[in-house]
This record gives sequence, C-alpha cells and structure tokens, in this order.
Amino acid sequence: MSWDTYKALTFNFPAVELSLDLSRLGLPEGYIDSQRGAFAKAFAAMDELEKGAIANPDEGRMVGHYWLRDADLAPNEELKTTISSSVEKIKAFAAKVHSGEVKGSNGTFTDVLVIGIGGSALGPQFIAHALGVPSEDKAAIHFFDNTDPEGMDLALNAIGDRLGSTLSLVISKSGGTAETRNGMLEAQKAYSDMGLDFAKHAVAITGVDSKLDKVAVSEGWLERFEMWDWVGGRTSVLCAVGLVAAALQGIDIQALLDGASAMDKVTRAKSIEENPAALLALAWFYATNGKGEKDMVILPYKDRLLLFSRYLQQLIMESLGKEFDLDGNVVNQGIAVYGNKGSTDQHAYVQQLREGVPNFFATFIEVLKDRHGPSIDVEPGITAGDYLQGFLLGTREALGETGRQSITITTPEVSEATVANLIALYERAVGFYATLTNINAYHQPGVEAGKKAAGAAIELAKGIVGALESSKGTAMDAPTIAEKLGKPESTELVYKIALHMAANAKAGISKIDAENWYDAKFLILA
Ligand SMILES: O=P(O)(O)OC[C@H]1O[C@H](O)[C@H](O)[C@@H](O)[C@@H]1O
Repeated sequence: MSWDTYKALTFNFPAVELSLDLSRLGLPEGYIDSQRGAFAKAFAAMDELEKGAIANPDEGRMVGHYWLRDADLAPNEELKTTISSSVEKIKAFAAKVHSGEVKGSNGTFTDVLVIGIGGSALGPQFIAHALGVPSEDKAAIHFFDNTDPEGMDLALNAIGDRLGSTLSLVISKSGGTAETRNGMLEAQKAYSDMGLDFAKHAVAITGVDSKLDKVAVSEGWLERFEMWDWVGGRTSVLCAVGLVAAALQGIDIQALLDGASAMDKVTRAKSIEENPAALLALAWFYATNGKGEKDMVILPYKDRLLLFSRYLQQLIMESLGKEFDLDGNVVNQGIAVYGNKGSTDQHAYVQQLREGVPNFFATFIEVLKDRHGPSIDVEPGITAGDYLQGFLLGTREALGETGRQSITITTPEVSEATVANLIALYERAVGFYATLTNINAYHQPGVEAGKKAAGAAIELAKGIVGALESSKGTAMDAPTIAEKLGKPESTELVYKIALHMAANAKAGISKIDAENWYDAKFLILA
C-alpha cells in the first residue's frame, strides 16, 4: 500500500483517538462522493431517531439507546429523569454491595452470577472479559447464558462454596425468555440446596410488570432495575443490563457511558469523511454490494476483545438480517459476522481467508498498547507485543496480496473508554447501514419462529411421557408412540425426543436398542 493511498483513505478521529483505515478495501475513485445522497438520508433518519421518532415502526417503538449515555438528549423530561436516576441507582446499589451494606447470607458479595441470554448476556460478557482483572475485581463474574444444564453446573462449580456470597442478576428485557427462566429456577434450586434463600441474593433487571418483575416483587428480591421498551436487547449493554454487572465487578461505568457519549458526538457528524460510523457503513455497503454478499470477519489482535465478534454477531445479524425492507419487498438482507482473535486465527482459518473462497472482508482491530507495565524481549529488541502487531500487519498484507479486502480500526488501548467507543461506533454503523438498505434494524420477527417450534417440541415431550406412562411395561417404537399421540406426522420429533429422554432416564424411560437405530423401542417399566 502506498503511503499516499494509505493517507488518503485512513480517517483519524482525535476526539476518540481512533483511526479507521479503508485503504485496503479497493474503494473506486469517487465512491464516497457517489454515496453522499444516500448518507444525507441516513443522517436525517438518525436525527429523527435520536429525537424520539418511532424508528421501529413494526413494534411502534422509539429507539433510545443513544440517550442512555446522554440523558439530556432524551425527547422528554420524564425520560431524562428516568435515565439519569437509573444510572444513579446502579451506582448507589454497587456502592452498597461493595461496602457490605447489602450482603448475602455469608457476608459481603464475592461473586456475581448473571442469568440471561442474547442481548441480556452478550454485552455483559464482552465488558466483563474485556475489562475485568480477576485479582482486582470487586466481584468474580459468572454466567448462565443458556439452558444447558451442564453449562450451569460448570458455573456453579466455579462459584463452589461461595454461593452464600453470590449475587444473582436475572436479566431479561421481556421477562419471559424460557432459557433465562430455566436458569433462574436452576439457580434457585442451587441456593436452596445449600440452605440459602435465593430472594435474598437476587436482583431482577427487566421491564416493569414483566413475568420476571412479578416474581421478583412477590418473592421480595433484593432489588429491581428497570429495562425500557425503547432500548433493544442488542443495544442494551449501556443500561442496567450491562451496567449493573459491570459496576459490581468494579468497572468504571461512568467511563463507559462517557466513552460511548464521546463516540456518539463524533458519529453525529454530517459528513461521511468526518464520521467513522458512516465510513464503516459505507465500507460494509461497498464490500457486500449492499446485499450481504460477503461475510464480515472480525479480527481483533487482542485477547481482551475476543468476545467482540460474538457481541457483534447479535448486534449486526439480528439488526440487519431481514426478509423484508421497509416497503414490504422481499430483500433477505444481512451480513454474516464471525471471528475470534489474532494471531490465534492465523493458525486456524486464515488459510482459507487467504486462499479459499473469497466471500468475506476482514476487519482488523489493532490495539496500540500491549500491556500495563514493561515487556521482556523475546528476541533482541522485540517483545511478544511486537510479534502480535507484526502478525496483524503481516496477515493484512498477505490477504491483500490475494485480493482480499480489509478494514483496520486502530485504538490506543483496551479501556472503559475505548470498549464503549467500539460499541457505540458499531451501533451507529448498523443504524446507518439499515437506512442505506431500507430495512428496520430494530425488530427481530424471525426469532419467534424457532421459539414457537421449540414450544411445540416441549408439548410433544409432555405427551410422550404420558403415552409411555399410560402403557407401562409396553415397549413402543417412535412410529407407534406418534400414532398413539395422534401425530404420525411428528414421528421424527417423537424419535429425537424419546432418545433424549432415555439418555437422561427421564420419568424412568429406557430404550431397547434394535439393529437398526430407528427401530429402538422406549418404555417405562411397569
Ligand atoms: O432480554 P430478553 O427479553 O430475555 O431477550 C433475550 C433475547 O431474546 C430474543 O432472542 C431476542 O431476539 C434477542 O434480541 C434478545 O436479546
């Protein structure tokens, strides 16, 4: 890359100490100019959104995550007060926990167990991993982010005998998410098995009057923090969803909010070149032909940013992956996101990136500061961190040689400010991209289909137990059970569910193997 091309297509944002290098994208001459009209619309739509327009028309909702870090921007006094008092309440609660004024049955809280999924886990996990320092944190943080029983066992195992000084945060915007409900019930059981009262160790973060909120009220949980319908799950990390856990861990939440606010100011610029989020959205639009034709590979060369790609998967794919545009046309939009960290990935999938199917563009995230404190030389005059940067520069070059596009974001260090900068940068880029592609970034109608189908499988499971119980001692294969349930069309599901039940000896169900696996019979002994 020539120095002049690099300079022409690298954009520096001193206010947030960030630089965005688009020089390895192959942007044709005049491309930015050709997009000015489209961006004028995107800037105007964003202005309206920030002023409180119903930017999520399907759900009739405002979209207010930008107000969370600058309450004065909220469209009315009530919201301003709600937002600032929520932040104050979080800070005050964390201070009481740290001072031991609010404590568990076995004393000052040492651990925090976050129970949530999707937007109610990914942000807290990213922040905790990016900014935590185990030896200095005010609480060790653990997660139930799934309905996998063994995953929960592992988290409980890490907590060990400290459950009596573990604060459980049950986080669910809707308050009705099955995985989170299950996690809550499992946690409740773990506390009661140790003779502890869950309610005295539990905090709810949810919408007012949600199912979860009602449980928290009726059981007299320690505290409740409100979640609002104008904050989407995937943009909720800077409200109570992410801030309570972070504050308890000892992370400076005001610095997070200030970092996001600083990026918000920069990304309100009305000129593409002066706005890093606009440039990012433009880069995505160019690289994917505005249709998601290429995948986004996120490659932070920093262990602390490992979970960023997972966080972005939800932010970007749930926001942009849409069947219809705002006019009802079928568009099947989206950008697939994956990634891990460099240089680890160099020893895994970079082979394919360089030589295989050219269906992606990479985003390198470069962090200038290697570590707090000095580094040893691993070779004369060279540190491990020099190698990390060397591998980033080398991989980027190697990808460029085979015509693979990349973006490079450079940030000075991993800190509250820069982590929040990145979050706010991508939130705004997603918003701009959605306007460019004329889709609603703020709903997720597709998520419901899988939930409904899962509900049907759960109903079927109840039926299978009933059928085997009413014919105790009789072994039946899947077609027979399905027939008995009057659901021959669900034979495959019956087979899958019965297999799982037998593996877990549920209700005493066992399996009699047959030569052909599909002919296995299931029974409950008489
Ligand atoms: O916070 P909750 O209401 O429990 O929702 C958790 C997740 O549920 C769904 O899958 C939504 O699509 C996500 O956007 C959301 O983050």
